[in-house]
Amino acid sequence: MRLPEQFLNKMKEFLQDEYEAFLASYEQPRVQGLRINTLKISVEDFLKISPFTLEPVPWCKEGFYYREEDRPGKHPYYHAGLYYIQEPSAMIPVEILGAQSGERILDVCAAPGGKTVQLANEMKGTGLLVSNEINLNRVKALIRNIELFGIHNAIVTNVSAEKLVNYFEGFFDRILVDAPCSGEGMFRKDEAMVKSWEKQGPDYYISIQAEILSYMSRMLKSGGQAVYSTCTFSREENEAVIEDFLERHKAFQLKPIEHFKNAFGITAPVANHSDIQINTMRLWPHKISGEGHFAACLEKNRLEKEFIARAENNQGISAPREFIEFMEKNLVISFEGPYEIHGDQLYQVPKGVPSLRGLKVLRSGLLLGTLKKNRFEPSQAMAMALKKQDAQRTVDFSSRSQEVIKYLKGETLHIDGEKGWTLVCVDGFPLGWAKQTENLLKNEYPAAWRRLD
Ligand SMILES: C[S@@+](CC[C@H](N)C(=O)[O-])C[C@H]1O[C@@H](n2cnc3c(N)ncnc32)[C@H](O)[C@@H]1O
Repeated sequence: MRLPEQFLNKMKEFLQDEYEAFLASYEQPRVQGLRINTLKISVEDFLKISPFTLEPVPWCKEGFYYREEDRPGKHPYYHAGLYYIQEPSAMIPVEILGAQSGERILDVCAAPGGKTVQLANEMKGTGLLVSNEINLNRVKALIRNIELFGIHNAIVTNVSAEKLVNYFEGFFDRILVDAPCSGEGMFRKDEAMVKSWEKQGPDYYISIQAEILSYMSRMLKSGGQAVYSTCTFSREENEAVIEDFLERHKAFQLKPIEHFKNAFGITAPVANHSDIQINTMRLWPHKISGEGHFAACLEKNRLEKEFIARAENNQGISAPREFIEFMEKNLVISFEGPYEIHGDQLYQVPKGVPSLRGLKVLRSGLLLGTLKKNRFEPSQAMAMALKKQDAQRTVDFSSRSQEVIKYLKGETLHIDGEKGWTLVCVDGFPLGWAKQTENLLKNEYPAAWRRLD
């Protein structure tokens, strides 16, 4: 594989004795991982039904290596949101952040959403998750993943970190800054990254990384924690960014990443600052089974006085009549408020959100559906947030059946059943909606989600 000469020279100087082993790792095939979505199924239960050959990822108990020929991205369980396909070393930043139930968490650079989904898993459907992505194209994948994985406590914003500060000063318990970077750890996974590095290498990203971190410092509450992570190897984008941040932000210190230290080896052989060398983490592709990552955990001192954004006691609107009728006719549970309407779209809003007036918000929580003239149409996001037993009418296909593939391709199925909205499932896990008529199951699977092959 062709690697930029400038990159190789820098790595040689950086890694010294380890350089040859590092270089040899590029001759190895890339490793593939998936992480089980515990909002839908426990690790134990997934392992009982898993059609794949899986090996555990040592630093993430929900994470597993899979074999390329298993192609889990094509399996109906992927469409049921049972797992996220994620490069194994990318699973580490969220593990380090240690999100807890009920907390307020910000994912500043969130698309396509691997770490947002992992954060939502750790929060167990409680608290408030704000997932932000500056790039409008990338934010679409983020929204799709939030919906596919059945997350209902996330707000999705599409702004720069700077804009967020106006709304969330001192607000968050934890913040993840999975920063844009030169992507040196992506070369084996995606050769296009080599070209992109040649166009925009480490120097391009340093000021962006420093800027995002400095906005993070204002949004974290006192005593809160943040993780800074990249998938690149350059010291300038990792240890040096942290060193510069700590010099400018005296209220912060590095929190040692204790529990991974002995098991996986932290190596930053040439950091200038010994504290940074000891207390940050590097996963190297020649030492672990993964493409490589850097992570640092930053803790904000407890300050005596601090501005804290107030969570609004958002009463929202009362449930629209059409929505109440929909729930009575089609569900055995009810979605509690607060609700909000944006255009004709009805949302269930997480509790404890401050006023976001003027902010570009693309999802204000769980999109329940659309209010049409005198009726309510449920969303795909609602289907994915339900359990099979929550719906009055269901059709459950086996993951090995032809029907499930037909449904995922958007085809109408010839099936008799009770008239009305029907939740289509695979082996008991919801995939989406259909409308049953006397002998037809009319497909309501969104065109943008359909399987094409
Ligand atoms: C490493 S990727 C994030 C990956 C994501 N955390 C995940 O696990 O799927 C970095 C993201 O930061 C976004 N980004 C770039 N510049 C930014 C900025 N100034 N503020 C916020 N996000 C930015 C990029 O568009 C990109 O989607």
